[in-house]
Amino acid sequence: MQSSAAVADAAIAATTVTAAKSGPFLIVVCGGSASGKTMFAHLLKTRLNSERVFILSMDHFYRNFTEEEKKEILKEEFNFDSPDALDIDCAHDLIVKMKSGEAVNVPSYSFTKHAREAHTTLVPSMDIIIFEGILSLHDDRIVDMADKKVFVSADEDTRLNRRLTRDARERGRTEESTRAQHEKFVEPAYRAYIAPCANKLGTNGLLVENNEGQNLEPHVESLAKEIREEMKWRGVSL
Ligand SMILES: Nc1ncnc2c1ncn2[C@@H]1O[C@H](COP(=O)(O)OP(=O)(O)O)[C@@H](O)[C@H]1O
Ligand SMILES: O=c1ccn([C@@H]2O[C@H](COP(=O)(O)O)[C@@H](O)[C@H]2O)c(=O)[nH]1
Repeated sequence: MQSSAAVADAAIAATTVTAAKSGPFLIVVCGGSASGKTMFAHLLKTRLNSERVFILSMDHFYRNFTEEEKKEILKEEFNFDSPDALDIDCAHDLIVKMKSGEAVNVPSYSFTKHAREAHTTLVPSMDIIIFEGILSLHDDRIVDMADKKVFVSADEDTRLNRRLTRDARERGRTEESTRAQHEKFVEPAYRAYIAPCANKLGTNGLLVENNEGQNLEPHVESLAKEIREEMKWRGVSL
């Protein structure tokens, strides 16, 4: 039979786990540019079918660039794939607030102007936050806050081909400039900073292969089921 002290310790431990697991559920989705992170995040939001799911894109956290950096951007000599290009502290602080149930103002970034927009978006308290970005698992403070970590993996050719199409259509880029940027900055940064983040998934993380012809839906479906069960346990029905 357990002593009353052991029973009390177990009760305290259970309370601590509950407290740590309460609050909004944070899913962090990492992977190379054009691997399919945004697509994965939107499919998951659709599958969860709740107004209280918010996709927080790391793309909104590019820094304000200095005059010198703006000159480099114009010459296409700026490295947007280095962790230094992003205000990761700002992303971290915002996620801390969202995890504690606060409303936040999310910054906005323009890919065509390569600059922060003047406006921010007010986001109310959410039940589920999906944080997606090339370096979303780079900062260990964010890794530690994640309830679920996902790495979307695609081979280099697939990522480049998807990016060529997307950046021409949505980001005003030419094929030549996208190819040059890929070779000089995107792929080296993928190898140096992004691919190693797959090692941070841990036992409960999800590695999703998303090459040509592969389907994200089965992964999304099983993850949505897992999240629903977890949220039910937290007293939130989706
Ligand atoms: N499995 C897939 N099959 C076909 N196209 C895909 C697939 N996954 C992603 N894409 C397309 O590739 C492009 C890049 O995907 P996206 O989700 O925007 O990448 P990321 O957010 O990782 O940069 C988009 O046009 C998207 O529709
Ligand atoms: O002004 C900019 C800012 C970023 N980029 C590129 O964007 C990708 C990251 O976004 P994904 O949506 O994950 O593709 C990164 O590889 C940067 O190179 C840019 O070209 N211009």
